[in-house]
Amino acid sequence: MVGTPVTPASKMIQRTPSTTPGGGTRVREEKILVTVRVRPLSRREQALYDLIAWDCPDDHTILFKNPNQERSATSYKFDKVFDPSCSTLKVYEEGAKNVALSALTGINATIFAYGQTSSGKTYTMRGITENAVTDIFEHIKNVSCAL
Ligand SMILES: Nc1ncnc2c1ncn2[C@@H]1O[C@H](COP(=O)(O)OP(=O)(O)OP(=O)(O)O)[C@@H](O)[C@H]1O
Repeated sequence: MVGTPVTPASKMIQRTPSTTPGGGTRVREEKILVTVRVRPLSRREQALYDLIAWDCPDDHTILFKNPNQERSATSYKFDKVFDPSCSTLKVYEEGAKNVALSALTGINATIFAYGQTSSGKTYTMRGITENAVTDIFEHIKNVSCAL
């Protein structure tokens, strides 16, 4: 019998004002997790002496490196931040795997990438899809072997 798809269990998150503009600091149910991946500079960008504009001081914060020293740096909080050294496997394991594999228990979930052109959406989503497919087929193999 096919189970009725449900949405993922909600999570209690304490949001800061910078994460949710106008949202205040009250605790509320969140079913959307937002992660940020900062990609490394491309060869072309390095050749042009471009600089990465963002620092990732911890796993949840990005900090705009303001070239204009008159203003203080601006930081934003997210559910998870992946710095330019993070592998796609780490992004998958820590940022997408649980959501992707929730399909195996009949839970409906969506993973999508949003960002400006060349920010790495295709690169990241391709890696996430490849890893998710590998895990799903591994699960199918294990389940069918156990039958
Ligand atoms: N984390 C990363 N490490 C190394 N290279 C990356 C990374 N992310 C993206 N790139 C490279 O940066 C370039 C742009 O990435 P990608 O095509 O994924 O961007 P996009 O956001 O899908 O762009 P568009 O919106 O124009 O389709 C590609 O050459 C890709 O290989």
